[in-house]
Amino acid sequence: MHSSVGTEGLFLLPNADRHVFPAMFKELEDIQPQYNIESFGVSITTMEEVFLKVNELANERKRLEEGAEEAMDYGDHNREYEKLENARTSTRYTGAAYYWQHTKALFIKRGIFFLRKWTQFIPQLIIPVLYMALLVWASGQIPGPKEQDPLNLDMFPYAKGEKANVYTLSDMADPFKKIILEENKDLGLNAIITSSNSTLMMEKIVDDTKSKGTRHFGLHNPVGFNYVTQNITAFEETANPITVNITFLNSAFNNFALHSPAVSVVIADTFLLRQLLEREDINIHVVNHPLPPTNSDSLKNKDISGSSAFLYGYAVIVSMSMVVSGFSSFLIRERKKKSKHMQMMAGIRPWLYWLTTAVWDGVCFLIPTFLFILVFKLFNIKQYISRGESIGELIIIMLLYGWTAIPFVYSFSFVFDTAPKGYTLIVMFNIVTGMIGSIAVPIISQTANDDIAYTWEVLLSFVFPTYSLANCFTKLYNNEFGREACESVCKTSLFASLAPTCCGNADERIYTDNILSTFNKKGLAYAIIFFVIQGFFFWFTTIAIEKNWWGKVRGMCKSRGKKGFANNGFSWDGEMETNSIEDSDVIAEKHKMANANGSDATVIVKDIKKWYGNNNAVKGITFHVDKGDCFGLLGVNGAGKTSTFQMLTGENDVSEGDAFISGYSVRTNWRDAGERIGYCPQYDAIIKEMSGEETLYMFARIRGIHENQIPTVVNSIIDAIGIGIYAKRQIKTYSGGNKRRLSLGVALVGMPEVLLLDEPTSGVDPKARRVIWDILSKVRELGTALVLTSHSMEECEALCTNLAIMVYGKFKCLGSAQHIKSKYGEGYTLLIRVDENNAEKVKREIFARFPGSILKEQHVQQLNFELKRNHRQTWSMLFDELESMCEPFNMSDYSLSQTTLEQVFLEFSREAANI
Ligand SMILES: Nc1ncnc2c1ncn2[C@@H]1O[C@H](COP(=O)(O)OP(=O)(O)OP(=O)(O)O)[C@@H](O)[C@H]1O
Repeated sequence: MHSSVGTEGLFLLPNADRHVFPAMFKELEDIQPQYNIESFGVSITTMEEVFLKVNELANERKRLEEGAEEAMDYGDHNREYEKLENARTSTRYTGAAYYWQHTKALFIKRGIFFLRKWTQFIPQLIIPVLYMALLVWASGQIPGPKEQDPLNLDMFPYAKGEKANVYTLSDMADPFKKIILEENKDLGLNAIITSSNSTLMMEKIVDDTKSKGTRHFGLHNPVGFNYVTQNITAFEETANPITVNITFLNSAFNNFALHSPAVSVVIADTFLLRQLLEREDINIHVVNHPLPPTNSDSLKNKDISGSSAFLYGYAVIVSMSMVVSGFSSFLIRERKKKSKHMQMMAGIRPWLYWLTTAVWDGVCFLIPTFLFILVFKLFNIKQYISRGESIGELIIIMLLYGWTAIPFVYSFSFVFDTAPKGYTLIVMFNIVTGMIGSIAVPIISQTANDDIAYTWEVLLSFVFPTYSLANCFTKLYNNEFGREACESVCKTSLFASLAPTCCGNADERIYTDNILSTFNKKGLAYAIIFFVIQGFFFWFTTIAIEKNWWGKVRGMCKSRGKKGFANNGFSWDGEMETNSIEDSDVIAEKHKMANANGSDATVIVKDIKKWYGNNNAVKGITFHVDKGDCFGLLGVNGAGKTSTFQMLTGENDVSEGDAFISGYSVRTNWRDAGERIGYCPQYDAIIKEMSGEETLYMFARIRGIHENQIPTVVNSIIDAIGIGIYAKRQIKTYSGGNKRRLSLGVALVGMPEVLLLDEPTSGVDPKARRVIWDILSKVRELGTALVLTSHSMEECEALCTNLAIMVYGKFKCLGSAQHIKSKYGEGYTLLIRVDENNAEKVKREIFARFPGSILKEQHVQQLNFELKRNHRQTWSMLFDELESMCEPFNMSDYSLSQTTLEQVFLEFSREAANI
């Protein structure tokens, strides 16, 4: 006996004993009613089986030559399959411990990925910091305004081109000349223009002014001196007035000459000191320092602070965009690879998945955040780090940006199918939206006015978080710049009263003390509120997409519409429902399941339908699978197999009908249903940076298996699926066959009640395929209900107790493989080897003995006939006829087999194609 599947047994008959086949089949036909044998048939050993046999013999030799390790992969696994029993656990974590296991599994997964794929984090965590450092350094290289040299207050400016003059009385001329020339040695003093008394001197000045012109006179005649004697009347304590004669030294200056008052006073003071002290060596040197900045300096200064603030804003846009966009990569990969769905199916709750993701990404976000502050500290950007408050404000702004930008990236990540594309486009979106505002708002402010610019600033901050962040950085910088500049001004009470923009009240000042809570142009209160709102909004969006709320609402609306339409006898896509007569077994199954309770079988699928827009991919199929049975869904590409699976696994909504897994509806109680399913999807839904063992550990934790039992469970699965020597290697090094085995292993963790296998052996070599079949047979024996889809008839024959052929979303037939072959098989295939001389005679004889036969092919020595099926003709009669022809017609060899499942399948497909 070669194998047995459900109610079918497969026996290998030796070709050498072909002569006893008639008698053997006769006996079998005789005892058929007695032993309740429904049907039996004959097929020929396939080339694949021959290949496997040869391979097995070769490996036997290899095993002997190379030792045990390689043999593990190729050898017999029977003993190992027994260990699958250990993959089942009786107790599981519940409550908080269950969720803690999930949390642990999710964090370990992220940690492993981080360590193995650390290069991916360079553009996310390192380059942004280096970029920020480079721009901060560059901003420090912009030359600042230079302090002006002290300005000597002397006569030089007035002796340019034309020599200067000094007006004074004749008797004072010499001392003044001496003082002026001592102090200004190279001065080309033209003359001391003297006069004998003050009145005459004043007249001369007036005349000279008139003749030379006010401006010209003013630039070369800055100062003048004379004595004035006056009688001053004063009152003593007794109130008797006394008159005193006082001489004043008049120090005159020309107000066209800017420095003249100081120059005049200093010359006069020197004169008086020399007179009083009777010394000639006293000089007073006066300078003006510090000078107020020149207009060009003021402009330069404004540029510097403006361009630095812009540079930091720009740097933060690019750096932060790179940081947050990186969070999309892992999510896109995990979702697209279906690994996320597998984790959800195994028990991970969406809220926990997103919470752990956010915590992990949040911690990753903190790294560059604090490194940015370190960069500001290293390059001594005082505006950000000189006060504790400003560091605090900077941190609050960045954290709030994280709160907004991380869920924003999560929502956006659903749009993309590949991680590099997603990362690049999200980075670009963030940079472009950040830059648009940063460039546009200052332009609007210059071309229109500040109020319009502010309105745009608020609007753009509301829509684009990255612009808002850059704006916060710029404002924070300018605010601190203003505060610093004003600090020295306001120290002096004289200036304080003159500079309300620095020292006035909160409305007058150019800066604010509480930038985070100020609601006007100077503050960031709006930005803070927007960050909070945006954060909530993007979290809501993420959850809505995750839960497919929008799809559900649309689905509800559509299914209502479809039901109304379908009542008219038309399908939704406008086609008439085909009136092809349904197979009796399919109808019987529908009737049987119509009144079945959800828990009457392990899997019950009741008239389930799937619509993709107007495309009705699954048109109402019904079947059930009992414990320890295997149900196969056979169908060509696009028949609706995967759609059916996706509805059972919760990956896609059920449009109509329902399905029950161990009594739990996949429509209303998917979580409980999903936890009872082990799913092996069509594509390997695994994270290739993890090892096979790590992957199995992760799923064991997700299934809630007790920590101390996990090693036993995982090791037994590793042994059973035969990846022992690869278990600790990264999955990306695995061959296709080993990846499929691992996917199967993942589905087996905890030995769920139902195993859904979507083309479990696609792309696998014949040997690995047999290994997978063996595992599945063992799993079935252990009581798990299996549902599998396949393109391989052989696979279904080998594994399935029942199968259905699905065409365009409908079942064409249903039952065991032998039942379907017997019911739909049109005839037999007969291959005969003869020598060339007898070929014509044999042909004639076959046509005579088996009327209606067709010669399908003829090669040199081989004839290929299709014999028409005749219900009166039994297997024993057929073999009898053929055996009797062997000798007379010199037939060296022949083989007879019934119609294969493949032929039945092709017939259904052909029929469907002709509809
Ligand atoms: N997400 C989708 N949106 C729209 N149409 C879809 C979607 N998924 C599948 N379809 C369509 O539904 C039909 C059934 O597809 P499905 O993938 O279920 O078939 P299948 O039998 O599993 O094919 P295969 O063997 O190639 O996996 C096809 O016409 C397919 O184009």
